[in-house]
Amino acid sequence: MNAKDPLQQDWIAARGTPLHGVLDVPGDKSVSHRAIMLAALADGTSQIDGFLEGEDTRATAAIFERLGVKIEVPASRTRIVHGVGLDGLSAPHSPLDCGNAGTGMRLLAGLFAAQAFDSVLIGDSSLTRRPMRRVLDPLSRMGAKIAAHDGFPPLRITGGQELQGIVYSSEIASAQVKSAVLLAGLYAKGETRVQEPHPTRDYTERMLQAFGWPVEFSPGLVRLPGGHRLTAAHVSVPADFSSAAFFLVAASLIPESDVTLRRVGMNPRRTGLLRVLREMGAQIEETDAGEEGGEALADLRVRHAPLHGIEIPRDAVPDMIDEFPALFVAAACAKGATVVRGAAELRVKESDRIATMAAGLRALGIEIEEAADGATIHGGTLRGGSLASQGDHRVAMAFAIAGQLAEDEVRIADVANVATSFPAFDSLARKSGFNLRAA
Ligand SMILES: O=C(O)C1=C[C@@H](OP(=O)(O)O)[C@@H](O)[C@H](O)C1
Ligand SMILES: C=C(OP(=O)(O)O)C(=O)O
Repeated sequence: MNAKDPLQQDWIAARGTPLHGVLDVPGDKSVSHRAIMLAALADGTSQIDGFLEGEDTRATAAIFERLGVKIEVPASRTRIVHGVGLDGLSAPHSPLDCGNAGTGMRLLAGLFAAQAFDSVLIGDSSLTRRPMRRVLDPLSRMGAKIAAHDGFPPLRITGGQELQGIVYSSEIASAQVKSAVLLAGLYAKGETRVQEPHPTRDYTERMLQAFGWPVEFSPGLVRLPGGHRLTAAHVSVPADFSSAAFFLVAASLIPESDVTLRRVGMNPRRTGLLRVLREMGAQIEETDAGEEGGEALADLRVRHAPLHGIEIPRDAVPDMIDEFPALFVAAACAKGATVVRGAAELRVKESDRIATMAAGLRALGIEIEEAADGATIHGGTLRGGSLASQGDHRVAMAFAIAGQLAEDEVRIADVANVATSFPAFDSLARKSGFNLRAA
């Protein structure tokens, strides 16, 4: 039943040269998923520029093609989406494969809960272990009928339900939960309201507005009225801060490095790592700040600087939730201890990122104490070794950085999933000075 997992592929990472260059990292994953979804449901033809050519976002596009949406690819990173309107999707004849993408599955659960047809959402072995109750609970309160395996995928969605708007106070700070509820709210009677314990990325809200839906929002609060339509729009996807993050950390750590990352998305709900790295002593300059399609952008110039351990402010955690694998490597190379708490969500990502990072760093000689909601990482000297990424794209890329600083080669197992979010990471990393090769 589960979608196929990629074939095993390993990397060997070793000391390279100082990092240099002006780098373009690929388009934002969160924005790319949402752009396909809203464009598919809009009236008219939308263009998406800067689309992430990653496996996660391509899986979302392929699902809409299966449902009858015509999507043209005039050039790499561009999509022309012929929207079918809110009620124009056709019924699928077999399960819809979200691949490795939690974002894909959770947002689509909200969207498909409101369709006239039944659907089944499946994913790979990692996604099949991701908790879905967080979206199933609010969606069932709206009137959705979704069956799962004890709260885990596959999700069997029974269509034809009349949904009601709700007021939902989410216990976890999750943009995926918020977005699932809002996307169901597009079809619900009355107003849908979501309140968050800490504000999370607001791309769904911003993009709904860009597609003409009169949504009102402020940090931590969204009100979405029912009964409107989406109108085609032009979406410019910024470079993904989470992909840029690997170079921010690597160039900070590797002596004599000087790297500029171009046109990076600077949504404040994404840039927590910037704040934290600066507190640790990093030298990162924002130049050429601007805006495109309503999203803040900047070029980021990062130069090597010695880092010291800090206590990560709890209020920065949701703003850097995908950056912890890279942060753990920065902490391992910093002077003193770095303390992470309030980050229990890391345990339910593509892997248990606290356990996976702790095991890998220990294999490289770093002292690290795990807590239920974080870890204390003692900076030290990285030695070589072999470690598992558990098929987690961000863990694999974080350990590729560790290899640049270790005394001996680092072998990283199971890296094929890097293609889900950052397909050309290895070649861009090599171009900048990494020593990284397929094993
Ligand atoms: O909404 C999104 O696009 C995402 C939200 C975050 O997940 P949570 O909502 O589970 O925090 C993040 O980890 C994920 O990579 C992308
Ligand atoms: C958690 C992530 O993504 P998703 O939830 O979409 O699988 C990620 O990209 O780090």
